[in-house]
Amino acid sequence: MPAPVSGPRTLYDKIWDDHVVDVNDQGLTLLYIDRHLVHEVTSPQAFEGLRNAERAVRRPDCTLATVDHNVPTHSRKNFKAIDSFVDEPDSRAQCIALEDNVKEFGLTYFGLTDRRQGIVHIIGPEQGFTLPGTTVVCGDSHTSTHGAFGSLAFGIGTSEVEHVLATQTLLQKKGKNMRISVDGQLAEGVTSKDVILHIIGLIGTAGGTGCVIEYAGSVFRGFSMEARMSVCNMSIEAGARAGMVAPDDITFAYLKNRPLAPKGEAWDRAEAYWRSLKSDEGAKWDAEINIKAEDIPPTVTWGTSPQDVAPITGVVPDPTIITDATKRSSIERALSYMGLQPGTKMEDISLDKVFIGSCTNSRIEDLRSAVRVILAMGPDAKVVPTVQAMVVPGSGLIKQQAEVEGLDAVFKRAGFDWREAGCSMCLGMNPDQLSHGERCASTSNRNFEGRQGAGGRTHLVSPAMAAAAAMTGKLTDVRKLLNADADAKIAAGPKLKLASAFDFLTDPVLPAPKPQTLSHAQNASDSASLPPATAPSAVAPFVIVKGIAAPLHVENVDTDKIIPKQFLKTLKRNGLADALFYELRTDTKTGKKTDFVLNREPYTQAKILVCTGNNFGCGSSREHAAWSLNDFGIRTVIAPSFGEIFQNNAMQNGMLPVQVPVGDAKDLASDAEAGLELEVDLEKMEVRRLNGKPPVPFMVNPFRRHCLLNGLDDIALTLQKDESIVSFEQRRSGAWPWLDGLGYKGGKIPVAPAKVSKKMDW
Ligand SMILES: CC(C)[C@H](C(=O)O)[C@@H](O)C(=O)O
Ligand code: SF4
Repeated sequence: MPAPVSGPRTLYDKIWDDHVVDVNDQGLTLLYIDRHLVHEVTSPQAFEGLRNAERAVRRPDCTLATVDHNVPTHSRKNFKAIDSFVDEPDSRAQCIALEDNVKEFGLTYFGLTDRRQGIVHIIGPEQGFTLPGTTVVCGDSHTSTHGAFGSLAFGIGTSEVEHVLATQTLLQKKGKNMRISVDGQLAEGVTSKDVILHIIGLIGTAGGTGCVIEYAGSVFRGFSMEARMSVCNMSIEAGARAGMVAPDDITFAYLKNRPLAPKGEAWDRAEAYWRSLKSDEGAKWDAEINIKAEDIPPTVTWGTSPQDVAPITGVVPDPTIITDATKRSSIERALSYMGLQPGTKMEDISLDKVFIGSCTNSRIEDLRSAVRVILAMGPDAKVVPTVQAMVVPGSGLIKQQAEVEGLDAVFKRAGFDWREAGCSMCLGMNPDQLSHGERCASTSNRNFEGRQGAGGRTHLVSPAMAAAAAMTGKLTDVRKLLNADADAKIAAGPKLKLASAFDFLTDPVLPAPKPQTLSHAQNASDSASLPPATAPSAVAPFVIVKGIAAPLHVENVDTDKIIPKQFLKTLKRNGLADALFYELRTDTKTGKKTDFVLNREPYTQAKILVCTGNNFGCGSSREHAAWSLNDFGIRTVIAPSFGEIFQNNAMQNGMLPVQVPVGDAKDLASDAEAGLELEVDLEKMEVRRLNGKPPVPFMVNPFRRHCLLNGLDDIALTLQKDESIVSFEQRRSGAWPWLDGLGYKGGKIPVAPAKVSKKMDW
């Protein structure tokens, strides 16, 4: 059992220690969760689980829900109900399911008639729901965003969403401490987005695996909250589940007077506590990276992983100089998908679309920085005719603020499409998508294959670089546009009014509504109603799995690749076998099956997947990745390393991720290639081979092993700790009373009819 850190502690150590409800003998901690954000994609199956077990939501006052991924971003002028507004049936069903669930379980919800609706990671901070020193979770990998406030914030899968709804806790293993410091002076035109892209390029998408990153140094200390959020947001792209910045005066100024931030005497108490939230001098770091600000150029991506970065002044890389075969073939595949030739100058890459939006870059400062670039090009500058450009503010409130400031007018006059809040083209679960072969400069966070639409090609950029790209039609070094004449041109442009976010944060804060169903209104902490620890679980025990193993030689297999976005719209946990690796198994142009390994005999019968590349299951928190592997018949994946959320999701579904050294993975993959069966034995913790070679040993956390061997249900086990949870809650109410009992009320959103000059068809 890990002892609490004694002596100097990091910020992560402190927040962790402050939230321990219980530690089991096998080293897993039951961690209390202060804030739970919910959206429509990863919650339906969790609510269904609660319903089936007749469980309530334990802390509706600590839970906030919104719709964002599926919502169309066209005008809501004629909005009456989701039913008639969302055309696509599966998207509609998911939005309606959330609306039904929030009523049934009595949760606060920002729907499409509420001007506070927006991307889940925008609205939490905006309302002051996200606070320093808290633990924050959401069924979404970019929950790392909230770490900008000095909170411990991380993404979880749907089973864990259910766990938090039912118990307000999570069973967690403590991660490592990593510090990334950036010191010095950033050059003009270099923004927080360039900083985080540069960091990911340096450490790779697996660089932060198993770690919580603290961002330190003068650059982050000088950043606004918006900029810190953009950085922490992409910690997941660096492999870390969470990133954080110590709270300071900038944090407190952002939060003070937000609707859900503490007020009066509670604020003073809170601030005094928050000021203690910094890493102590002499605290131990498991990994440290130091970067000079002056070394960071405006940075863009060329490939299909966020680590595929180049300075805007650079060229597309040449794979032939890479010696490692798996890495070389990953680059070759990326270049062929992106339709790029080695040696092409980044600035020579022409675009079809530009997207300014997403939880990384759709805040007021992002919009202001894009507008600055447009104005720097003079009064008549327009988006080039061959490019379609869209701006999607992160929330209704940001949209309103931008309109008062006059930013929308600049965008519209230049030819940008000005939309309503939502995830939009960040992942194309809604109508905003790239068509096959279209190339986009995007301020979002993922450039995976098919991310913005099947066959679409994404280059990740900052908002300023996106604006520059829209105006020139190519990836462009924004520094050329922010030249000596820029300030004069900006000054001569329309008078922009700088507004304060506080002018728009005026909606009343009321308690969360009462649940509609009687059984859900029961006190969730009533221990008389607890099921026994051995309550039958939907999960089958995992003891030994023997069978065909399919080899896969790919690095960074992200969950978008395992199951693309269009299959996330289900309300069920099954029926996803055909969706597994859909875009690798199906020619998206002809609809025919490809020769991908899982389409070939004998691998159509595979029970085991052996991946030789690192970081299997990185990226999104979609539990659908585990469900689709399971539905296909694959019960265990062997790989050198895993994305953490995927690893948890797999085990929640009775599947076993087996971590072995690269050499062993390669050896086992050669058995698989020869068509030899493998035998994965969890009891003995070894992979047995049929070719007479010795078995390959592996390690699994003893608690997880016990649960898998016995098919135990985490929630039932946690509910047995109810006394500890109740006593933690009593201590919490005493120490941090501002975390209890807040709520909200929805209202009508005043929507200005959007007139666009160009007919946009996304
Ligand atoms: C839908 C959700 C599971 C997913 C995530 O976890 O990140 C999405 O937000 C994404 O960006 O891919
Ligand atoms: S990454 Fe994109 S899809 Fe995921 S929450 Fe953020 S905006 Fe939405």
